[in-house]
Amino acid sequence: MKRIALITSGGDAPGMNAAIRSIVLACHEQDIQCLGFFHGYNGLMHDEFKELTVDLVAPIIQFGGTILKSARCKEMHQNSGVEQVASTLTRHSIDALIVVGGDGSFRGMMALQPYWQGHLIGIPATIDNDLACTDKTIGFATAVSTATHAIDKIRDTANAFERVFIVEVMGRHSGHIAFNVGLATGAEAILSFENCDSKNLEQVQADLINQIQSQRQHNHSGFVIVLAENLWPGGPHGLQAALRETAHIESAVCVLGYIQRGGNPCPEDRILATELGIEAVRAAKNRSGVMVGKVHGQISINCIIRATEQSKPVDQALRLAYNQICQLT
Ligand SMILES: Nc1ncnc2c1ncn2[C@@H]1O[C@H](COP(=O)(O)OP(=O)(O)O)[C@@H](O)[C@H]1O
Ligand SMILES: O=P(O)(O)OC[C@H]1O[C@](O)(COP(=O)(O)O)[C@@H](O)[C@@H]1O
Repeated sequence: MKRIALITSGGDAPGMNAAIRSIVLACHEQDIQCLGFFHGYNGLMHDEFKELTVDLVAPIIQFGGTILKSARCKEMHQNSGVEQVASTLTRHSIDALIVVGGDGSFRGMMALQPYWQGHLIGIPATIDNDLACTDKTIGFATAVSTATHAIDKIRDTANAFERVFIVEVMGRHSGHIAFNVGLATGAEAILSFENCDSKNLEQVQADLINQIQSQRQHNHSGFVIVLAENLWPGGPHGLQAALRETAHIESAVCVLGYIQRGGNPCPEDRILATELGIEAVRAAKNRSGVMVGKVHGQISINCIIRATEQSKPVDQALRLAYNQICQLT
């Protein structure tokens, strides 16, 4: 194997730079040239790249975002776009493409498979943690930590003003961030896809109102609701209006948004990214169509189809812990 191409794609995640660094260092050690293409699949489409050297990546492990930039690329949904990417890879005599990204980016790899003979390797990186075949994706631990610290601060105002707060967290359609952050901050309520029937939100709302009213009778602290994005019609403001209109409950809304995606990666993400980067280069020699992950503390290499198609539910133990805590408080 002489030449590897590398992209970061989809939502940026803290730890992507650590993965880039590790891949480049592993390539250097094995005399493999590493070309970094910019802006996800767009860079492969438009031949926008730079050779990645040890000097270039040496100081980046601690930084969020990605030095290769990231993007979403509409053209990849059409055969002509995929063919263009394949032709760039062929023109540069690339032996393997490593994609650092989420499930969408891996679907891009699957689309590329029929058009390109080189080896395709995925490294899971998304704050949402919604990829199977790995306990955690790169960026998730940092996002949980960032959101936890943010809600700790919100909690001070919630308590001081005895106010209900609705805090929206990211996760697209999965509740990994919501549940982990909700438990870590001692949120009074977690509203996410896994514990709310989206077809019966009226019941969810009625239960929530009961919970708020009964807490009000017993103590005078704040009430923090962690709400998963895309769950409630009209988002957190929709829920805020519903609480006001049905039960005269006033609340404050805080959307954590992109704060969760940025910032320096925590040690766990740096270490995970470093390990997966090294393993990805090793796998690139003789495997293709696989994602390198970590399951129960061990490196695990699985087919990208399985990683993207299989669902990864929020840990049952977390949900049980939340239910138990709710009963005790
Ligand atoms: N079904 C698909 N076929 C081809 N390419 C895809 C597909 N889904 C996603 N991609 C490519 O991967 C990019 C990133 O996917 P996206 O879902 O936005 O982020 P993530 O990889 O973080 O899940 C998309 O912009 C697109 O270029
Ligand atoms: O950057 P955009 O296009 O606003 O996308 C927002 C989405 O990206 C994320 O931050 C990360 O998702 P992906 O890693 O799957 O791209 C989601 O939590 C959120 O729903």
